[in-house]
Amino acid sequence: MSSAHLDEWQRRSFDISSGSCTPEQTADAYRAHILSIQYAWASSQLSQAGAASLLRTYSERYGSVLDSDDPRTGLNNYAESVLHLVRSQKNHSDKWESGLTAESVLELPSVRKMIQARTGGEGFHVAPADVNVPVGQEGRGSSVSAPSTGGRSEAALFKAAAVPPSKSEVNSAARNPASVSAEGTRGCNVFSNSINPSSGPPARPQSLFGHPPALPQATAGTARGLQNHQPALFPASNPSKRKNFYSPDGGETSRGSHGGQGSADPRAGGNFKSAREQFVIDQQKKNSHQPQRAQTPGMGAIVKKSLGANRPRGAFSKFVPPVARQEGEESSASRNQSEEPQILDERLKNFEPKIVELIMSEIMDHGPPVAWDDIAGLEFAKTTIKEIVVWPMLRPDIFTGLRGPPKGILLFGPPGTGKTLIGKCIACQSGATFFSISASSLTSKWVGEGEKMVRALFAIARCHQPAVIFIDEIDSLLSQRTDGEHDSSRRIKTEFLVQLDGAATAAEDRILVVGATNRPQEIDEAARRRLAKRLYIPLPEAAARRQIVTNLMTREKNQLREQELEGVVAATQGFSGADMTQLCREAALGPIRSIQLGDIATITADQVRPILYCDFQEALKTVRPSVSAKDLELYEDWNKTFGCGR
Ligand SMILES: Nc1ncnc2c1ncn2[C@@H]1O[C@H](COP(=O)(O)OP(=O)(O)OP(=O)(O)O)[C@@H](O)[C@H]1O
Ligand SMILES: [Mg+2]
Repeated sequence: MSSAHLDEWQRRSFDISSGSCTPEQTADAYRAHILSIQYAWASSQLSQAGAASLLRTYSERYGSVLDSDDPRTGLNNYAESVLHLVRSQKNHSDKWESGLTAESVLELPSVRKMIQARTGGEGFHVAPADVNVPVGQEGRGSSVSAPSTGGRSEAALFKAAAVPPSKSEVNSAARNPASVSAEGTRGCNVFSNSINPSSGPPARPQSLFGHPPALPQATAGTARGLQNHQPALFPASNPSKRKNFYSPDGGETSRGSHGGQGSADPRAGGNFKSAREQFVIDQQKKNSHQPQRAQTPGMGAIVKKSLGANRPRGAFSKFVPPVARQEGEESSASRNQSEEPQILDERLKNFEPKIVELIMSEIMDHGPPVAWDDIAGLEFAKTTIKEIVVWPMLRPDIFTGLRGPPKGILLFGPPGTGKTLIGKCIACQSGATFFSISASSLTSKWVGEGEKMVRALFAIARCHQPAVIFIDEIDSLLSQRTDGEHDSSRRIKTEFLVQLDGAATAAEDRILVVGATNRPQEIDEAARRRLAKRLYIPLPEAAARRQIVTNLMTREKNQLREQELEGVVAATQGFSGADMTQLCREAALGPIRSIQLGDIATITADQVRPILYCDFQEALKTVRPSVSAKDLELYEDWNKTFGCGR
């Protein structure tokens, strides 16, 4: 406490202990003590525990002065207050007699309510009808209302002092309004008997301030009795501090009218709140506001705003960015459509666009044109293929029923004999849509992609009939299924067989699968059955070799005579078509090799000499047949077993 407060405290303590004070003066001094303690606590100059201890002590002493019926030391306030109330209590009898006794008065609802309010921490207003006193007039209804901090801790803190103020309030409620008015600002003092100018010492200077609404409730009544001492406690030299402390509006509302509107609500007149009180108030506000927000249209639980979460959206629906579309900007849907490949056929809608795009753009063969005449020899194979591929394409009406073309052809034979060349020729000459698929393009995809690719391939081919699906090195795709093989390749194989079998394709579908392999013995027996037309593509015969050389030599400058050509053909027994081509390449390099090294940079193309027989002879020294007799025997045997050739 400040020194000023200590001085005042010491002075009052001396007055009390001297024994020369009247009971009224003693009561006033105790009230001043209590108010000082409250002020010190509110100003954080005193701890809560210390304030509680001091308040309990001085409240008890103060109460003993009030309640004592000894005229020398007490005011006998309680008994008189109760009788006042009893006399003023209305009942329904005509004689205006109260049925209350001193004992039963505590059972009155209003009294119980007041006591409850004291102990419950809630502000309380005594209804005039209950007590039949015009306490509401002149703004004095608050004289019996309990200013409360609303804090439970304060209620517990001052519980010991709860009874005396209640009794005092009863006394105040029973007072004569006239006497209340005569008391002026002191009319709000519930302890009118003790501080009545007529019965006590001269009234002290009136307080300029309303009673502190933030005072602990249990001692609020006692605090009110200390209005007279406030000038001493709060010197006029520091009015702003008091204003700020007790009244949010600068004390204007409470000045000169104790218990006015500003003090009717314990919280209305005071801006002091402990952190705990403020927290509780904030929580209450928050809780009371939340339901209102929920009921507000467009907010809360009724209309829940979301960032598109309530939009119907399936697992495969397109993502719509939550960005406002600019003016003139094309919609995301149309943008996606333009980016994704257009799949015009309904039958392909179940396939992933990327797979369809891959097959359409990458697999479809667009190589250089190959004519039937470019294929030397192989007349039987060419005729058969023309029968199967070209004619049915030209006259599908004739090639029906038993004449219907087979769904699959297998071209097998030694390497370099023109199987792939035949495929290219079919692509160019059949007029059909040609799909050139390497087995690796199907098997090298992600797990699960291979089957999709196979299905998509046949589906697309169905959409582009007539179609030829050429699968080079088909043995790697349709090799015999073993226990140790990977599941994915097995699934691809199965899917291909299903498609090839025609189970997934209708009879009228004009789709031809042409497979080529130089390892026919490795082909799965199920695949072998489905590739019904198995054509042996043998090593080129002499006529075919001659034709290959002739065809190749016609494009080059040469002086190869007929006999010399026969000599080359005779010398290339067992050569494949690829070997023959390689021989011609080597022979073609002969003229270049004959050029002097110094001339190679300056010589013109016309100055290069033509290819001569001697170049072939030189080439034959380095070019050997790639197919051994033993390998050839295997093909021959397989052709005899499974081939369709004569
Ligand atoms: N009958 C043929 N007529 C003309 N050229 C041929 C013939 N056979 C092979 N060739 C030549 O050999 C080259 C290789 O032929 P192709 O690729 O068709 O052999 P392949 O039978 O597919 O061999 P592999 O079984 O190794 O795949 C062709 O580019 C072509 O120049
Ligand atoms: Mg090939």
